[in-house]
Amino acid sequence: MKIGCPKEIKPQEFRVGMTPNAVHEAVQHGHEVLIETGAGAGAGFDDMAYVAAGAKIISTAAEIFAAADMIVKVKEPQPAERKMLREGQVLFTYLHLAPDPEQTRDLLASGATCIAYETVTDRNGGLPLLAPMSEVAGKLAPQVGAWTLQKANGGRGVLLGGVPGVAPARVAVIGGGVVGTHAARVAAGMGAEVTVLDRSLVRMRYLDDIFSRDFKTMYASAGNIAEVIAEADMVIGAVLIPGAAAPKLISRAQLATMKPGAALVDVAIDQGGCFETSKPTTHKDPIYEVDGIMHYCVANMPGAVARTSTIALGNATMPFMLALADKGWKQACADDPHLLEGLNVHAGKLTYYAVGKALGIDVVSPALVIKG
Ligand SMILES: NC(=O)C1=CN([C@@H]2O[C@H](COP(=O)(O)OP(=O)(O)OC[C@H]3O[C@@H](n4cnc5c(N)ncnc54)[C@H](O)[C@@H]3O)[C@@H](O)[C@H]2O)C=CC1
Ligand SMILES: CC(=O)C(=O)O
Ligand SMILES: [Mg+2]
Repeated sequence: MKIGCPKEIKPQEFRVGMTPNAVHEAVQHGHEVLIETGAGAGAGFDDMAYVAAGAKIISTAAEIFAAADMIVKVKEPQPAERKMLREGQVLFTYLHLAPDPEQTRDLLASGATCIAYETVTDRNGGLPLLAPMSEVAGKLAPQVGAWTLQKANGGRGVLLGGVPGVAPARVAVIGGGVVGTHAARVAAGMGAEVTVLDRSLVRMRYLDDIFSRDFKTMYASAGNIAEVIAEADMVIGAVLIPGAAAPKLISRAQLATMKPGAALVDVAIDQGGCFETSKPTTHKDPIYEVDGIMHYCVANMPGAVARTSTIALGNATMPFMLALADKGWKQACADDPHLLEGLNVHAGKLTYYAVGKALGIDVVSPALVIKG
């Protein structure tokens, strides 16, 4: 199979879909890999590293999209990339379709087979292709939130860990999954007083067993959220219902109950955001203010640490990328129900229920699609 990896074109996105190690393995499996010139530069991989791994360097994305049987990327395809997709081609990348009707419409129109990293599952109920980027974004969240809290950035002017004689900041983390746990650990490590709110009692039992010395847990009822955010200097949004639009857990009216200059870091923004006032921002212009509350809502946070993130993502995607290339998407998905969970779009049909529900579009069962 011909596997194509174009340079990412989302603003300030420096990750790349394939590492030289991934290329090497794909070539060992008998595949041809086409890498756009400069695709890995932002992550510290130059063209020569890809050539040494066995790739062909191609000068434009258009040539890659025209030639490849499968496109491997990081971010959801941008409008110019969507125009280059075609029927029969496989797209393997993050999609986040539930909050994105335009992208969904274009992918359906393309006729391509689109497998979303963020909905591939594992046997423990986890999301193995989302987890590495959630680990990164979770660890970054208190760091960017601490920066947002600085006075010159519009924040409260509060130091996360306090100093002797001055109490530390209070951080609330809503959603105690991969993002939330990593965020809570780092915020606690920086000296903040941290509370994690979740709706899963099983998850909170686990967190309490392991981390009870570092942070508290609380059930994420509307009443508890209201109580905690009124006292918080920083709130990190980290909830997820896989594939679905994020539930809105803090309303605009509630901002008035918060401390002026408090920071909201909405990591869940790629699924539409879990605060009513969230809207996607970029690394270049990451924060904005609503009713005196600072918002940080960058939808590709791991792009800020592109090298770490590219390697971590590449480790996770490699076995799935190889299965898709070796067997073809249909057989690979038939053999692995967890990979089949990643199928969001095929030949003009939506195949993921939570996306269909969010966007009001009919869905065809993925199990039927692979039989057809
Ligand atoms: N902005 C960015 O750059 C990035 C964003 N993300 C996003 O971060 C979000 C979280 O991802 P993960 O931690 O991997 O998900 P996860 O599935 O590991 O954790 C989500 C947690 O949210 C909890 N939850 C669901 N509904 C809730 C509610 N109403 N109230 C409280 N808790 C609730 C679940 O019980 C679960 O523990 C996702 O939207 C993901 O796409 C991930 C990586 C990068
Ligand atoms: C998960 C995701 O959207 C990202 O890593 O950018
Ligand atoms: Mg994202």
